[in-house]
Amino acid sequence: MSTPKFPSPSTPVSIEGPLKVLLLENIHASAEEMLAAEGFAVERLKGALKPEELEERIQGVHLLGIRSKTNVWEPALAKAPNLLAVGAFCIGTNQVDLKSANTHGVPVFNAPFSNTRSVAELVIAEIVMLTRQLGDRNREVHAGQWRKVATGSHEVRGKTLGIVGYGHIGTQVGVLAESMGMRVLFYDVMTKLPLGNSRPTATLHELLENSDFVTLHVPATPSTEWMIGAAELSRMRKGSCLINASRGTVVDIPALAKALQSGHLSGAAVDVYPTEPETNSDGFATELQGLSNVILTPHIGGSTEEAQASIGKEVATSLIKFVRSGATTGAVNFPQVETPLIPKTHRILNVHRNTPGVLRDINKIVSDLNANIHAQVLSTDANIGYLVMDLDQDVANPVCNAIAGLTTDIKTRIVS
Ligand SMILES: NC(=O)c1ccc[n+]([C@@H]2O[C@H](COP(=O)([O-])OP(=O)(O)OC[C@H]3O[C@@H](n4cnc5c(N)ncnc54)[C@H](O)[C@@H]3O)[C@@H](O)[C@H]2O)c1
Ligand SMILES: O=C(O)[C@H](O)COP(=O)(O)O
Repeated sequence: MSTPKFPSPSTPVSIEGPLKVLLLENIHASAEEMLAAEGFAVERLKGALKPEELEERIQGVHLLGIRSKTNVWEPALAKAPNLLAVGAFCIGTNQVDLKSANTHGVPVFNAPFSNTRSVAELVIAEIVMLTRQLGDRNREVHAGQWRKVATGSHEVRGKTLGIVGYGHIGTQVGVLAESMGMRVLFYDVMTKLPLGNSRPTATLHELLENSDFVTLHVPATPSTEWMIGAAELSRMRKGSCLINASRGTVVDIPALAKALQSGHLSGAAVDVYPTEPETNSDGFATELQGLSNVILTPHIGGSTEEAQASIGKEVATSLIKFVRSGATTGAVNFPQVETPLIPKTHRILNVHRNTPGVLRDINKIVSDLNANIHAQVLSTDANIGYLVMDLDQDVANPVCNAIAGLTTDIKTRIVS
């Protein structure tokens, strides 16, 4: 395992004037409204930023909001000593170097369910579209061509849907599919409660061999990278269809194109790609373009007004709670602490290297300054400790400055 990279601060986080918030990728206005109502200075940009642009723009930013396109890696984090938190206004957090964010003392919050239903509904629509070849018929009639055919078109009732990744989205898809009379199989690396009449398969291959439609709902991780390649596609039933609204790294696109061209698969719906444009004005190319019965969408699985408004509020709420009280509940890369603010106390938040003796050093600082600790909560993970400490007397500034001077310090700030 690589040695974690820690920053070496000697001063507390600098917050002069209103907190600076940078929201990228057209994050819903609901987030801007909530953050601005807190008195924060919010800048909202439409597109994603390339890594080098982010390194430039992140300097001085306290809260960064992104969606799935902005990569937040170590070089950007290293240039943002005042960054308090990152809000991923989506489900996936694979675009953030979570370990680096952790060792820089930056919690990353996401919205784990706000667009779940939107993705599930898109997948259900695509199952019907693929089995009725609606994309092709629609294109033909628009072009003045009347091709009334039944061959290759089927009802979904009684067909088998195989769900790979039976988490939030996968289970929703399964419930909706059963309501249309489909049989549901699922494959997951974790043991999951089967909803309705769905059944788990022991292996991925068992699922692929027994499904008329296969839909992917796994996260982007090393275990899912290219998990559907030529070998897996060849195990799928002849004439079956593949749907990928998970991440572009899960499916080998050239292999999928071959399986479609050979007629082994009768159709596919793809929402996510290994490389996606950063803005709506950039061009896009994939080997799948022009193939019959292939639905291509521009990563819109979670793009409904309902989902985006709800994500905006959910992630903005997490960011505000973290700023105001230090609550890290729901952060995907951080020790979890949430403790109510106590009136007339002064709260210090400290992230430090998880080595023995840090709490002793911090408590010595407090005691040397004759301060009284009203409450102290520490939570740790392999690399860092996160300490929330409420002091009785107004000695927060000198305590905070002294803690930031410890060699083990990563990030320290006063909340109230
Ligand atoms: N297209 C879109 O717009 C869109 C929208 C939302 C989410 N997503 C993607 O969908 C993914 C799934 O979302 P979710 O909310 O259902 O996540 P989730 O964490 O609730 O479910 C993921 C499931 O995959 C399983 N899994 C992990 N690795 C696996 C493997 N190697 N083989 C089989 N199963 C495995 C997990 O155990 C879990 O049950 C997200 O990570 C995101 O990348 C895409
Ligand atoms: O992870 C997600 O929630 C989806 O991929 C949606 O990403 P987006 O917010 O960039 O549309």
